[in-house]
Order: sequence, then structure tokens, then C-alpha cells
Amino acid sequence: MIEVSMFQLFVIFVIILYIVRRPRIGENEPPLVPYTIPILGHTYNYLFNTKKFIKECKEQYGDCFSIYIFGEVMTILSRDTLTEVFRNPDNFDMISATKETFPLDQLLPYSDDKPEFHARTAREQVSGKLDINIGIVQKYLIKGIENSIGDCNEPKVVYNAWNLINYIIALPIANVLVGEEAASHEDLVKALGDLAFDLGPLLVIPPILFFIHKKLHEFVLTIPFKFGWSPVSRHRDIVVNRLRPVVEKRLKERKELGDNYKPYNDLLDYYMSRPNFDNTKPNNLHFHVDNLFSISFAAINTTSRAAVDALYDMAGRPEVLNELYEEALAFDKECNGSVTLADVQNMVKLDSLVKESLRHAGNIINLSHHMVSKSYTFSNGFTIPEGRKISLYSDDMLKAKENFGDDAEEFKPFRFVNAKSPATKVDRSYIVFGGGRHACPGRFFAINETKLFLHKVILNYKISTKSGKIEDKIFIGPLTSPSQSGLVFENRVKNN
Ligand code: HEM
Repeated sequence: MIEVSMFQLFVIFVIILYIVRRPRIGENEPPLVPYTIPILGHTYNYLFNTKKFIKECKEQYGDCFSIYIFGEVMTILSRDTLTEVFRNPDNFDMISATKETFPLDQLLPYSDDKPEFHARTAREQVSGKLDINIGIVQKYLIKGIENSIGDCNEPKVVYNAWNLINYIIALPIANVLVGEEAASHEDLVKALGDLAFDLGPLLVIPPILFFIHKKLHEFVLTIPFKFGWSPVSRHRDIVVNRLRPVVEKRLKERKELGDNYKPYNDLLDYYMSRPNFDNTKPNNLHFHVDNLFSISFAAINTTSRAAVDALYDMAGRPEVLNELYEEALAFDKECNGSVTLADVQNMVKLDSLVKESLRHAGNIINLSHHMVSKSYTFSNGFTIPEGRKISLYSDDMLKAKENFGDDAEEFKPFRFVNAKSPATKVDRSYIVFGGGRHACPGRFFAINETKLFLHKVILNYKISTKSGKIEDKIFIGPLTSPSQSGLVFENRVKNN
């Protein structure tokens, strides 16, 4: 009898894998960058040497090329080909590409509302109501700063600043989403704020099981869900429990007041006015809470990231902070401590700093999409087949000399002061909020909350890095995370 050792089995498995997963490139496709190690392809360089590797690929193969990672071909797009993705939303789908590594529908199983619903909600109910809600945002930013940073008579050093800032940013957002009564509960604010931190790691787990089969990654990731555990369940329980009494109270008010009921300006009240709101149905509140989670996931972590990056960018540059302090003081004097939305929008130096900071977020490649038509031919003549995953070489686009000048690579905090190009403005090259039909609908809220947060912090504290240097971000594969080096807060009033 022939005996087969484990090693022989492994070799047979690898050979089959090699044959099955071999990249097949059709005619007229963007060039596939050559690689030496079969099966692994460019995976190592993609994960551990992204910046240099992708830059060299672009120099050699142009704006549009393919690499072979995790057992599949991925086409990397920059400049004109990147712009085409935003201009042709019917051909490129981000949701399906995201779901491969991040099973959002299984994490939020109660809601079957479509992404368009959340986009409209963010645009109309969150960004669209910012002028009404700016007072709430201001009130809770001040409260969050007092509670979380507080008195820094003695310099206070914060190491994981993103966590701290995330709670401050989450507080006003929670108030805007569910109203002041429900958001008075700290556990609810934490549940909404921490959601993305708890789910975020799923997004950055390298999908090594893709080497065997695409579906295997999702299958393994979601095994715990099948046994009733998911990273969302704990958060959902907290939010449902806190919202239930508020919902019942509002339903009672609606019944008693009839046409005289004065709607609250929060998202919860909007959900309650939808025809599919029915508190008598089991799990109906769970349905709306999962919708709330979709918005919180998109809103909180992203905004706090913008805020903490900008803080580090200022902290490493004392001369910039001084200039921003002068601007902040002038606005503060004029409005006696209570700024309006127009004031926030008119803080041009702060706006420029935030925009420059977002431009330097440092993510090399992101916003993967699937090409979902039969085939797609770019204006440069290259064609990609149905199902091809594409990713955007964002860092290259955001540092394009044609759009930002010869010094595009430099961090120039006041680059946009006279450019009539606010941080919310999406254009061909400034793609931090995506572009086209799906451009981020929450960006007006995000930028204004970030600016208002920074305005209050700049007025209250001198901020510096513990090292006295400009701190670098941390690379996680092609993506970045804020620095975790010490950030020092010192009371301003006393030290000036
Ligand atoms: C600085 C903070 C933020 C950044 C950097 C950011 C970035 C982005 C990006 C890159 C996209 C994809 C756009 C595309 O596909 O072209 C997006 C989509 C989206 N964002 Fe934001 N976002 C931020 C804040 C917010 C906030 C505060 C909200 C909610 C109030 C929000 C809600 C959404 C929604 C609902 C979408 C999906 C839009 C669609 O598919 O049509 N975002 N965001």
C-alpha cells in the first residue's frame, strides 16, 4: 500500500492551489507587475513595504497596473483612471468589495435598509441639520473636553489620544443622533463611539484565507456570530435598553399632542416618523438601532481620526499653533464664546489646517471596489473584466503636483487659506471624501465638528508633542493609524 505523508499532501495541495489561483490576464488589460514567489505574489510587499512598492510600480508601469495579492489580481488606479471610478458609480461597487473582508450585513442583521437610505439620512438629517444643531454640538464638545481633558494646570500627557478624542467627538454626535435625554447615558455614548473601534480590526485582518477560497475568510470570521456572539451585540443591548424608555415617552407625547407634537431635531425622531417604525413589532427597535449603528460607524471614528490627526499636526509645529490661536482668539472675542456655524466656516486658517491634515492622512491604497459590468475600458484604452477588484492609489492622487503644486508632498498648514477651496469641497484630486454620486454625505458635519473641537482646544490649551518633534503615523499595511506618542496638554490661560 502506498503511504502518503503529511508533507506529500501539503505539496499536492500547494500545486493544486498554484494551478487554480494562477492569475489569468486578458488582452488589453493593465500590465501585471511581475513577481517571483508563486501563490504569494506581491502580498508581502503589499503588506510590509506598501509605500515604496506601489510608488515603484507606478513609476515603472504608469497610472494603472495590476498586482497579485491574497490569491487574486487587484488593479491599482491613480490619476485619470481613479477619477473614472467616481464618475461611473454604476460600473464600480464599493459595498460588495467591502463585504468580502467586512461582513456588515451579518454584523447588523436586523436592518435591511439600503446604503442609499443611510446616505440620504446622513445628508438630510445630519449634515443638513447642522445649522439647527450647532448649539448642541458646541455644548457637548465643551462638556466632553472638560470631562476628558479637563484642568491641565500641570501638563497632562496623553498617549492613546485617538481613544480620548473619540469619546469627545462621539458625545455631540450621540446627542444629534438620539437626542439629549438618551445621550445623557455615558454607556450609550460609549457604545456608539466604541463600535467602530471594536469592528475596525475586522477591516485590517489580512484575508490570508483568500489564498484558498474567497468565501473562507468570511466563513471563519462569522463562525462566532452563528453561536450568538458578535462584536455588535453588547453595544446593541445597551442602546436598545437606553432608547426604549425615550421612544415610549415620545410615542406618548405624539399621541397626547397630536398635530401639536413638536418633533425633536435628532435622527431618532426621524426614524420614528418613518412608516416602518412600529414599536409593537418584535425587534422593530433593533431594526432602527442597526440603522443608527450604520451611521455611527461611518460618522464617529472617521471624524475623531480627522480631529486627532490635526491635533498631532499642530502639536509638532508650535508656530502653526500660535497662528491658529490668534485666529481662534479673534473669533472668540467677536462671538463672546458662543460661535455660530457661519463663524466656524469663516475660520479659514483652521479650515486649511484640517484640509491639509486630511490630505496627509497617509493611507496609500484604499476604497476598494468591484467592477460589476461585463467589462470596463478606461479612457487610456486598458480594459478590466467583470468582478475585478480595483483599489485607489489615494496617496498619489492627494499629492499630485498638477493639483497641489510643486510642493505637493510638503505639509503646508495654510496652503488653502486663499484658495477658495474649503475642506468640505470634493474635487478631482482632493478625494479624502471619495467623489461623484457616493461622495461622503456627512462631510459638512464632520469638518465643522472637527473645526469646532479644535477651536475650543486651541483656546484652552497649549498642545505639544512630548518628543518636541513632528510625530509620524503608524502604518498597518497600506493604511495608517494616528501616532500613539505622547501629546501634552497645558492650560493656556495660566501659561500665557
Ligand atoms: C472626516 C470624517 C469622514 C471621512 C474622512 C469620511 C470619508 C468617507 C469616504 C471616503 C466615503 C466613500 C465615498 C465614495 O464612495 O466615494 C464616505 C462615505 C460615506 N460617509 Fe463619510 N466620512 C467622514 C464622516 C462621515 C460622517 C460624519 C457621516 C455621517 C454623518 C458619514 C457618512 C457617510 C455615508 C452614509 C457614506 C456612504 C455614502 C454613499 O454610499 O453614497 N461620513 N465617507
